[in-house]
Amino acid sequence: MEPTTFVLFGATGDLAKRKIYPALYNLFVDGKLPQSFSLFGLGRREWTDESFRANVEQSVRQFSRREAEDGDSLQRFVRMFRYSVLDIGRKEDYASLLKRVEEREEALGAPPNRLFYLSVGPDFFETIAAHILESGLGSERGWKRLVIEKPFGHDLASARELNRKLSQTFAEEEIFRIDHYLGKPMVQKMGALQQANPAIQALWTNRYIANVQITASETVGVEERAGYYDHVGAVRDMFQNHMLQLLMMAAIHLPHESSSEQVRFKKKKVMQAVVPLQKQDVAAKVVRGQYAAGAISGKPVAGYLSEPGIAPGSMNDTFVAAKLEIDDIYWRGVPFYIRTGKRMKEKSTRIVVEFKEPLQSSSPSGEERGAPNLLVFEIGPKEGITLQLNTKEDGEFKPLRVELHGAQDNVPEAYENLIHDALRGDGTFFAHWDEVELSWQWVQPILDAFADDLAPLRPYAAGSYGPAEAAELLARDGYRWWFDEEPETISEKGEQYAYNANY
Ligand SMILES: NC(=O)C1=CN([C@@H]2O[C@H](COP(=O)(O)OP(=O)(O)OC[C@H]3O[C@@H](n4cnc5c(N)ncnc54)[C@H](OP(=O)(O)O)[C@@H]3O)[C@@H](O)[C@H]2O)C=CC1
Ligand SMILES: O=C1O[C@H](COP(=O)(O)O)[C@@H](O)[C@H](O)[C@H]1O
Repeated sequence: MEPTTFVLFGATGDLAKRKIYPALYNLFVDGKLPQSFSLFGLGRREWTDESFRANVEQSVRQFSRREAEDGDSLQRFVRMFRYSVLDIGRKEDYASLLKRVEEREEALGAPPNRLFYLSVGPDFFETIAAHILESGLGSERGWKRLVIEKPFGHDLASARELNRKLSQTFAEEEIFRIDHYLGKPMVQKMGALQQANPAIQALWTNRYIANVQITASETVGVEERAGYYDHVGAVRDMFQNHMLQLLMMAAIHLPHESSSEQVRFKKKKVMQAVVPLQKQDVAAKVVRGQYAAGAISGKPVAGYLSEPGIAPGSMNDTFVAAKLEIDDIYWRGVPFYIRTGKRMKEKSTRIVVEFKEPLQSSSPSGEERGAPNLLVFEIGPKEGITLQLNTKEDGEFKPLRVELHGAQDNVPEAYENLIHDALRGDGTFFAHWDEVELSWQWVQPILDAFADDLAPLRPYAAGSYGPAEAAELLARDGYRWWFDEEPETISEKGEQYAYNANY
């Protein structure tokens, strides 16, 4: 890997502490950092190199998946770290930083390859990019890359404006937009599973698949993030980015040996084929929810409106479910159902692919029918792939669950995968501008409809699977959310499968 100077804005912040330093340490231990590597941490706090290193050490000890009992490796690791006081708005701080960075590169005999990681609020992105350009930190004698955190914009217009401004300093290939869901090991495996397995490829169409269900449910509530979350809600916080990225990764058809460019192109094709939603149809296709008081794991928890820092009478969405359709040759007629919410019954991110039921036609009575085949990708917190088949015992169909891939110990975390990719300049698992823009375009009518109160806000009890209307979204089409312990009320048109999966 090429020599790299890692310039970290927001080095004193929460994300750096909990995710970035532990990820870098794990890469270091695995020999996945460049041979010549330096990190400059930046913030307004008057830290020194020494106090910064002590903080990094502490964060590694607390949050790394590897035990840092080997004091020597931790010492070698933190020696690569330096700290500079920098106020984002102060021009002269960039000049001082450049001087220190150049001195270090000269001492190491390293070219000016610089990775700028913006672990700061989005309001700063534009100012930092402009200062990088103006100060000469983005030297033309080496490469430069920009890694940025979500959120990328607040709506379609602001995302476009931000992109326009960033692109004055960085080309699209130099921008690495983090969506940590794309760094999750199971999400990365999904593409490979399809690419390398003709059997899966052959099944990956509307000929065999009945529907796809994508869930990211959380048990946590708004926690200490009211100031951020009450202005954002589930659509912006999770749906526009993580959930639509999961949709793209599930629906993509990749040729064997796909390049980063091909992945990007194919994801864009998926998003372009998603049937646009009209503002007036939002109420019919999208469920907007907000948690009320309830219980999680037997413990009572407050409703959203009683959480500290939430505006009285807030109409913010803490849950969203939607039905999407992809109008292309592969997926025409296959609904994709997506839901995400806070304070739900369980913490689980999974994709369930439900196959059509060939046995149904040979058994009109329905009595002898088996359950549909399901291919389940457990993305987190536990990881796994299972296939549900039917078998017959004593004349009765019985579900047979085959584990194709079980959870592995000590797998790299999302941030490790993503930082490693950014250091190598591999943009495959980052959110590209086309996708981000198309995603905002798709959700914009939802934001508009919510703002105009065109979709009712449905309360749901904390500790449940969300509003009953989310179950009805599927029931109307004759489906149900798989693996919800107690199926929500299924409408008259819907059918309830006799089989209740024993997960
Ligand atoms: N924390 C998390 O789990 C996640 C965070 N993110 C995103 O990551 C980014 C950082 O979040 P997080 O670490 O939680 O935020 P924090 O509030 O914990 O940290 C903010 C950082 O920004 C620095 N900062 C703020 N203002 C200035 C300034 N004027 N000049 C220089 N530095 C400044 C602070 O340094 P100092 O105070 O020393 O000036 C601090 O290091 C945000 O965009 C957030 O949305 C995304 C996903 C998850
Ligand atoms: O980006 C975010 O993700 C987390 C959920 O991430 P996960 O890896 O634990 O599934 C969510 O809690 C947070 O609100 C959101 O900003």
